[in-house]
Amino acid sequence: MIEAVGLTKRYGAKTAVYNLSFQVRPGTVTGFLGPNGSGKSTTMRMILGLDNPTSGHVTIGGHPYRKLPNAPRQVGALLDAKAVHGGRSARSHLLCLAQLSGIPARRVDEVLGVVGLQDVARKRSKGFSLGMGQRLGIAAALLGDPQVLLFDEPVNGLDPEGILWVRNLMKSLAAEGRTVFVSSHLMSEMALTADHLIVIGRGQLLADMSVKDFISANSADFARVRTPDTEQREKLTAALSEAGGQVLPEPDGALRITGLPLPRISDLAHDADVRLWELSPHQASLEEAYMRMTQAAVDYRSTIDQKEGLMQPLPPGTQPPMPVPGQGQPGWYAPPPPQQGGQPFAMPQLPQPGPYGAPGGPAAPAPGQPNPYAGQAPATPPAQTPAQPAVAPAAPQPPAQPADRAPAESAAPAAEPAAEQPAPADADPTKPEDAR
Ligand SMILES: Nc1ncnc2c1ncn2[C@@H]1O[C@H](COP(=O)(O)OP(=O)(O)OP(=O)(O)O)[C@@H](O)[C@H]1O
Repeated sequence: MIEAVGLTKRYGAKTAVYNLSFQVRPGTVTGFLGPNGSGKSTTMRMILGLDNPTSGHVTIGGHPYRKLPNAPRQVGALLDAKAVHGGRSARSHLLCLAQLSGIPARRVDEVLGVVGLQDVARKRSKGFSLGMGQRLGIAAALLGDPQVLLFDEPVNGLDPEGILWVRNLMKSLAAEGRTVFVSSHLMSEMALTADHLIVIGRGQLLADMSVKDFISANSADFARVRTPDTEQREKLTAALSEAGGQVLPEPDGALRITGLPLPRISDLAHDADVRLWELSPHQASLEEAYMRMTQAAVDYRSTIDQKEGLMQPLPPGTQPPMPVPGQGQPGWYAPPPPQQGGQPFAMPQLPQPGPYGAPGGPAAPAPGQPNPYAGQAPATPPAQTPAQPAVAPAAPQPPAQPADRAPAESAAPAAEPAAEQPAPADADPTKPEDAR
C-alpha cells in the first residue's frame, strides 16, 4: 500500500503539491487524475524518492522508498518512457536494470515477451516509436515482478490494441493483489480500467473515491428528449422549465433535462400536447464528471475551449471558484447539486458526509475504504504563481554510454532511474528476496 500524509512540495514560490493525504490500496487499480500541471508527476516522484517533500511524507508498505530494502525489486514504475539510453537495445537496457537488482537474465526475456517486444529486443531503442518506448518502460516496471506499480500515462502513444493490452495488464496485476497506481488523461480509458480514483487539482486533493461514486457525486443523471420539430421543442422547453426542470439544448437538436423524473417529463409533454420522439435516461460519463470537478483547477486552456458550450457563462472578467470536493464545479452542465434535491432519477445513496469537510458533500470513499485523513479542506488554495509551463516528469536519465557497450559494463553503479527499476513479488519489504 502507498500512503501519503500531508504531502507538500514547493519549488520556490510554486506550490506543486499541497497537503495531499491518500492511500493507494492493493488489489485495485487506482487512477490518478488531474489537469496538466496539477502535481501528479511530482507526487509520483515523491512516492519514488526522486523528490523530497517540503513537508509531509509518503511510504510504501510503511517505509519511505529510499529505506525499502532492495526497493527496485519491490516497486516498479514507469515515469518517463524516454529515460532510456537510445544506443542500447531493449534487451541491454533491461539487462542493465536486472543486473543492478540481482534479477536473472531469463526474466528479461520473459518481460520482453509480456510487452510484445521480443522481435525487436536487440534493436537500439532510439529507433523505437512512442508506443514501443512505452512498452519498454512497462517491461522495465514489470522486471522485478513488483508488488507495487506506478505508471505515469502508460497508454501514451499506444495504438488501440496496445491500449487494450495495458488495460488488461493493469487489471490482472491488481487482480493478483498488487497495488497499481496509474495516471492518465484518457478518461474513457480510466473509466474502463480503474476501480478507484484519486483526483487532484492545483496540487490539492479533490476526490478519493470509487469511479462509480465519483460519477454520481459530480454529475446528475439526465434525460434526453427529442421532439419532431422546433416548435414543439420550444413548447416543451417552456413546460419543463415552468415545472422546475433544467433544460439544455444538445448539439443534435435534442434536449438534456435534469431535475425531473422521466414519467413527469412524459406527463408534461402530454399535457402540453407535444409528441416525443425520444425520452431516455442517461448517466454522465467519467469524462463529464471529471470536467465538472476539475474545471476551475485547469491552468492551461485553449482560447477555443471545447467545453465552452457545456458550461454556464461566467460574468466577464470573473474566474470560476475552485471546485468543492464531492460537489464539483458549480454551473458545469448545469445539473442541480444532488443535495438540493435535483436528482431526476433514482440515484444510488450517496455516501455522507464528504470526507474533506465539504458541507453535505457526497464525496466519501468507497464503502469499506474510509479515508483516514478526513479533514477540513483548506479554505483557500495555496498561493499560486502565474501559470507556468508544465515540466515533464524528471526521471533521471541513464548516463551516456557507448552504444556497443556490453550489458555487464553498463550495470556499473551509475544511477539508473529509480523509477524504472524493478521490484520483488513480496509485499513485505522486510522479507528477504526469494532466490531466483
Ligand atoms: N523541478 C521543478 N521545478 C519547478 N517547478 C516544477 C518542477 N517540477 C514540476 N514543477 C511545477 O509543478 C507543477 C506540477 O507539475 P507536475 O509535472 O507534477 O504536474 P502533472 O500533473 O504531472 O502535469 P501533466 O499532466 O502535464 O504531466 C507544475 O506547475 C510544474 O511547472
